[in-house]
Amino acid sequence: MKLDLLTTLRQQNPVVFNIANFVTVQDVANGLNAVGASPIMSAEVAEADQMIAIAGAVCLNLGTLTTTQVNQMQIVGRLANERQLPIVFDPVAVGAVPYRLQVAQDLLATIQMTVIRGNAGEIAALAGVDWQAKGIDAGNGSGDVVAIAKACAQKYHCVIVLSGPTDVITDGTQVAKVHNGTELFQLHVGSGDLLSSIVAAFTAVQSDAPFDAAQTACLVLAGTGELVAKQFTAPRPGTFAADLIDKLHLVTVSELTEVADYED
Ligand SMILES: Nc1ncnc2c1ncn2[C@@H]1O[C@H](COP(=O)(O)OP(=O)(O)OP(=O)(O)O)[C@@H](O)[C@H]1O
Ligand SMILES: Cc1ncsc1CCO
Ligand SMILES: [Mg+2]
Repeated sequence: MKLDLLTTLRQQNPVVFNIANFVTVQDVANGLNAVGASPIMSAEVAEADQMIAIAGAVCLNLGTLTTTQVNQMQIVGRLANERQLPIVFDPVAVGAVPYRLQVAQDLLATIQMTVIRGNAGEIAALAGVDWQAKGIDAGNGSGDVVAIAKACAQKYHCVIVLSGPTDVITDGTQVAKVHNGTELFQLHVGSGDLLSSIVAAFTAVQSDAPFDAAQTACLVLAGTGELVAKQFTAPRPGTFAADLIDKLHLVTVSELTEVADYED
């Protein structure tokens, strides 16, 4: 586990270009800023090449897709691949909405993603495994999440982050797990969107090792959330969201080292 990448991230302050969803866009921008990256959002295809020119990584989020936005993703994805810029893909709700699964599969057919980050329902759908996903949530499915994540990584030749109570990170061969977190993440819509963009930020500073970058990103977000939740005597999702932003800015490598609970 390369927690020192957090220090590198804060020194380099990489630009993360997000095609975001309109539900959580501000949380994602503030979360990226707080942790030490430089967020920029764009919905305009005409500036795609100029955005790619200034970005250290790209995050494509399917959350509130439109035909125009999917076309933008195709163009941004192609440009990022040409420049060998890392791309993180968040396939929001592909386990619950077949239209989205088709859109995701079309994007994956033409764009080489660096990392796909989704919950169990989303990663199972991409892997072609049955799972009872529910809307944007993982739902009540059951199965071997490590086997599902590995199958998805092998299918799309990329790193998979399957998030949940335990985050599973795999490149299809190596597997790491991050056990940190808090149930409060599930009460705050957009925790997963933020994780995907933080993964992108870490791939920007470790583009030759996205498996390492993804693990560190998972530990930074889940560990920080756990540190925040420890201060609470009752579940307060609104306060959690605000405190999470504060703590993403303040958290130190040594605090995270102390709380870290992972297998790699
Ligand atoms: N029950 C849980 N216990 C601990 N941590 C959790 C739990 N569920 C999710 N997390 C953490 O929440 C973060 C977001 O993961 P999650 O799987 O909830 O994404 P998601 O379903 O895409 O969320 P969203 O749709 O709200 O963006 C991860 O850091 C994960 O470790
Ligand atoms: C609630 C919701 N609907 C589409 S995207 C989104 C935010 C979680 O990804
Ligand atoms: Mg999600």
